[in-house]
Amino acid sequence: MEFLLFVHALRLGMGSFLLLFISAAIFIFWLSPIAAWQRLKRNGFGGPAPLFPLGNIMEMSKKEKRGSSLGLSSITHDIHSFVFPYFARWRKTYGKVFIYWLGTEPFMYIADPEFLKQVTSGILSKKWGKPNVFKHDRKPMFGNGLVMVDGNDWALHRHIIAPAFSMTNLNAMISTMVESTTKMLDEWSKRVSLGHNEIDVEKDIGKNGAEIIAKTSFGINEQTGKKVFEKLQAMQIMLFKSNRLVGVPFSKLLYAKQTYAAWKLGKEIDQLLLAVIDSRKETTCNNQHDLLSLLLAGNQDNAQLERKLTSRELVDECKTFFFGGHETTALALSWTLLMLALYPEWQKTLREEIMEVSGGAPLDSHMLSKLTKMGWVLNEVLRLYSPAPNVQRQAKEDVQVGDLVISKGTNVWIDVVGMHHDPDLWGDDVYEFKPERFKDSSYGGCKHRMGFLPFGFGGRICVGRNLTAMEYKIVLSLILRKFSVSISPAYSHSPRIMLSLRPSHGVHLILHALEESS
Ligand code: HEM
Repeated sequence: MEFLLFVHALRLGMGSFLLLFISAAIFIFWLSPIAAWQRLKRNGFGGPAPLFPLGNIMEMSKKEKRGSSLGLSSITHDIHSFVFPYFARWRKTYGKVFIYWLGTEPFMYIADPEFLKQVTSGILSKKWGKPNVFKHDRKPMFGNGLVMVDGNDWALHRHIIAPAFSMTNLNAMISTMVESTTKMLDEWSKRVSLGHNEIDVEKDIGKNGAEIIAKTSFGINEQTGKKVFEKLQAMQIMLFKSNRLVGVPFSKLLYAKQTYAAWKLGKEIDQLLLAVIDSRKETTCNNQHDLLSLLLAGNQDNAQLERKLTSRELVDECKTFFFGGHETTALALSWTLLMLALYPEWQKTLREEIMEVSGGAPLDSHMLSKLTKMGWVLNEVLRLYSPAPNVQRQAKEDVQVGDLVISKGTNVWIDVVGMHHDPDLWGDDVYEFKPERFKDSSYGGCKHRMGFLPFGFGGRICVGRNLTAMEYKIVLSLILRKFSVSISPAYSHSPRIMLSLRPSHGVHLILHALEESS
């Protein structure tokens, strides 16, 4: 009898627990987002109607009717509707600021630089941080590195990290960049001399970028660098596969295998990097000039620091440099080579500039600073094919501008590609490759300064942008001194977003060896 009573009580208890759980889930994942949606609508923000708990994800993942790539004859730089078809569609109906939903997470889409300025500038900048939903999702990749931390932690990390990227420190890395790139070019020369002159430059430049960042970030040898690189790449693919339903409650369960694989790879990378850091800490005499040494020194020597970065945080910073540093710069270089193949007049202009500045002598920092036209080309490539296609924020408190209130928790998705391709901001020649637009203006004559954001904005602007400019100029100069490039019939134009903006099928070019003296 007592036993039956016990079973009955247990059933009742479990039933009540289940009821409570279901009610809480309905409240958190359905009623609460609807209330937030109503609040945002009352504030005047339009947007496509969400269907909870998926939000607008179904519409975003709809396949477009048009093909996934363009043949050589139809290459266009008007790529916004190609890479973000849903945003391009919604913009036509709702304008340049609207709300859409990733699962139960509200996102404010912004492609209006003036609006962006008003809601993020001055004192309001402190109210924004990085979206929790992405922090969680990309944890194996960035951990608590600079890209992801907020508030006082971000200030501490940035304070320790920024000095490592000073021009004096970066200049010491030139020889490493030259050495790696020369190795890649020797390989290209060999292939071309054997008649194999069609090369997927994106693939090789990606590898070179990884080698450079491995050496300049933490001075690790090629073997360990290669291991970290391969694991990071595999992790990126796993994360991409498992983040199709960002913001949808419990969606990780659907991708448990990929999520676990990414987590496991993350742990393996952590162990490799931790070993590098520990051995570096034990070395008394350290004359290496990589970013890790500079971080360790900055961490150690600064008595004014509130606290020091832990080994765990240093690992996360190394991963952040590696991921943030190699792919973005390599993509800028790959897109540039494509542009130079399409516009041979610019190839000639840059080659002439390199000869004028260096006369064929080994490159130094002084020469690099004189490669002005190359700087315009970099900016124009970052405008048309921005490797970082969007920037995200989350309101950590209510943000009020006049009568407008953006509620705490609202995420912001700044459509960098959208702004960089907006005829209202750039004029009728917006889709043309015209590096000279940067001749007299660092923001390319855009009608609004915040309309050109390849490296982000405000206090969180990219800490590695000088490193990028240096690597870009070195690698491109060395390539253009040795080869001219033209486009291969095998190339098909298909930019796509996989966290970064990348060419789907590589960048296949035909390389022609130049006379040594040219
Ligand atoms: C073409 C090359 C690059 C592009 C387009 C790029 C783009 C960006 C953008 C858009 C941001 C701002 C993100 C935000 O506000 O949410 C950023 C931040 C950052 N970038 Fe880069 N980046 C490049 C190269 C590099 C390199 C070479 C490194 C380091 C080795 C690096 C490390 C970082 C870090 C650590 C941050 C976080 C800064 C902070 O939050 O304080 N980036 N980058």
